Amino acid sequence: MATLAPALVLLPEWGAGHLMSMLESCKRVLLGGGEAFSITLLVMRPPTDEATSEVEAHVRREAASGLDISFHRLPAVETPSDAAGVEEFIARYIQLHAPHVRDAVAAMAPRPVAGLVLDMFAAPMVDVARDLGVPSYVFMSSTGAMLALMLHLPVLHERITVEFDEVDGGVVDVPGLPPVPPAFMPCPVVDKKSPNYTWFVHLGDRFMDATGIIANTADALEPGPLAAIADGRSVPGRAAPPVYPIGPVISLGSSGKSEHECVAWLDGQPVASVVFLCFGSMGWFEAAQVVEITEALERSGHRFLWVLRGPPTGNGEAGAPDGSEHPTDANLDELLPEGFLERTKGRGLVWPTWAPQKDILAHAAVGGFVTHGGWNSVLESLWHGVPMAPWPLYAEQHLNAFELVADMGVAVPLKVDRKRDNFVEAAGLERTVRSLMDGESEEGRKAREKAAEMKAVCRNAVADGGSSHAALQRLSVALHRGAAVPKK
Ligand SMILES: COc1cc(-c2[o+]c3cc(O)cc([O-])c3cc2O[C@@H]2O[C@H](CO)[C@H](O)[C@H](O)[C@H]2O)cc(OC)c1O
Ligand SMILES: O=c1ccn([C@@H]2O[C@H](COP(=O)(O)OP(=O)(O)O)[C@@H](O)[C@H]2O)c(=O)[nH]1
Repeated sequence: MATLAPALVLLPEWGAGHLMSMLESCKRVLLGGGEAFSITLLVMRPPTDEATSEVEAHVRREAASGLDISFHRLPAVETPSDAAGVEEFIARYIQLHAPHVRDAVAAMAPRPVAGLVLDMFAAPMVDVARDLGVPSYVFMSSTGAMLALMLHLPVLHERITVEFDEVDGGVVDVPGLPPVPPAFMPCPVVDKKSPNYTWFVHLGDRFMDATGIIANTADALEPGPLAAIADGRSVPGRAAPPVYPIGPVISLGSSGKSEHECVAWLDGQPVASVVFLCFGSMGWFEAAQVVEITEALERSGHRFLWVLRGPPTGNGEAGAPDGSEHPTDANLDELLPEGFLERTKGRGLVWPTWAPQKDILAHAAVGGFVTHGGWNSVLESLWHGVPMAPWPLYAEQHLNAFELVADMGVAVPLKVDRKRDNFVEAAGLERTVRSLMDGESEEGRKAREKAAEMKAVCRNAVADGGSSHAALQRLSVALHRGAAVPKK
C-alpha cells in the first residue's frame, strides 16, 4: 500500500484574516517545508449568513487550486445566546465543535496526522489532540507581542488583582516589550469583570499545552517578544512550546484584473507623496469623525487616498445571524462636508468601498499609511517599507499601535481618545500626517528609515536561508517526526 502523506488538520476561525492567514501559512509548509503533507481544513459553519458565504467562496477557490487540500464540513452547533462579548462568543462557539473535531480527526486514520492546527480562539482543543495522541499547534495570526502577552496573562492575572489602569507605577510589564501603558492593552483584557478577559487568560494558559506555536511574524521583526517567550521569561518556571515564526505570510500578487481606479490615480502622483488611509475589514467612522478627518487632510496640504466606509447593517450583537459586521459602501454625498471633494480635487481621492490595499501599498506614490493597525495590514505595509501612523479601533490593535511606535519605531504616534470611541481630533491627525509625510520631520524620518529597514528584514526572513525559511524547515521536520495515526 502506498504510504499516506501525513495530514495537517486545520481548524481556523471563520473570519477571512484568520482563515486565509492560517491556510496560506500551512500551504507554505505543504509547498516549501521539504516534507510531503496533505491539508484537511475543518470548516465550521460560521454564525452569520454573511460569513458563511465568504467562507464558501474561499473553499470554492482553494478547492480549485490543484493543491492537496480537502475540506471537511463539521456538523452545525447551537450558537451561544447569552455571550456578553465577541471574544467570549467566538471561543465558546468554537468550543462547542470539540466532539465533531474529535470525530473528524479520529476518522483520518489510517492517515497519520502531523498536527491539529488550531486558531488562537480554539486553543482549548489541544485536549482533543492529546486524547487522540496527535500533536497540536496553535496558529497565531496576530503579533509576537500579542502572543507574548497572552502567554504571560495567567501570570499577570495572579500578580495584578486590580484593573490594568489601576496598577502602581502606571505601566504593565510584559516580558519582551517596553513597559506598556494600560491605554494600549488589547480590548479583551481592559475589563477584568468581563468574560472576554477570563477567556483570554484561559486561552493564554492553553497555548502552553500545545506541541508548538506557528506565528505569522519573523525573528528580526519582533526580537524582544520572541526572545522573551523562548528564554522562559513569559512563563517563569515552565518552558513554552517552541514558536515557529514563519512570516510574513502575505498572499501577494495583484488582483490580476485590469488596473484598479485607485492604482491608476496613484500612477499620476509623485513618488512617496500620498498618504493612504484605510481601516481594515471592519473599520468605519461616524459623521463627526469624518469631519475631523476632512479638516486634517485639507489643512495638511498633502495628497491622500482615503478608503472611507459607512456603518455596518448588523446590530453589533455577538453572533447575530443576519445583518453584517462589515462596513457598507459610504455615501460620500451624505458623509463628506460640502465642497470637500472640489477643494481637494487632483490631490485627494476618497474611495467608498473595498480597495486593493496590497496593490496600493506596493505603489511608489504611497509615502505613508494611516492604518487601524491590524497585523495583516502592518505586515503588508512593512513588506513594502511604508511607514505608518496607527489609529487602533478594535481587537488587539491598541497593543499593535504601541509596538509599532515604541518598540519597532516604524510608525509615528497619533493621539487617539480611547474613552471617546477612539476619536481623533483634526489637529492631532493633521500633526501626525505632517510628521509622517513632511521631509523635515525628524520623527517621520526615523519611521521612514526603520520601515525601509523592515522591508529588507521581511524579504530576507522568507528568502532561502532566512530565519522564517529556517523556521519553516524546522516546523516541517517536527511535523513529520511527530505525525501519528489518531487513536480511536
Ligand atoms: C489577535 O487578537 C484578537 C483578534 C480578534 C479578531 O477577531 C475576529 C473575529 C472574527 O469573527 C472576524 C475577524 O475578522 C476578527 C479579527 C480579529 O482581529 C484581527 O485579526 C486579524 C487576523 O485575522 C489580525 O490579527 C488583526 O491584527 C486583528 O485585529 C479579536 C480580539 O479580541 C477583540 C483579539 O484580541
Ligand atoms: O479596503 C480594504 C480593507 C482591507 N483590506 C485587506 O484586509 C486585510 C485586513 O486585515 P487586518 O489584519 O489588517 O485587519 P482586520 O480586517 O482583520 O481587522 C488586509 O489584508 C488588507 O489588505 C483590503 O484589501 N482592502
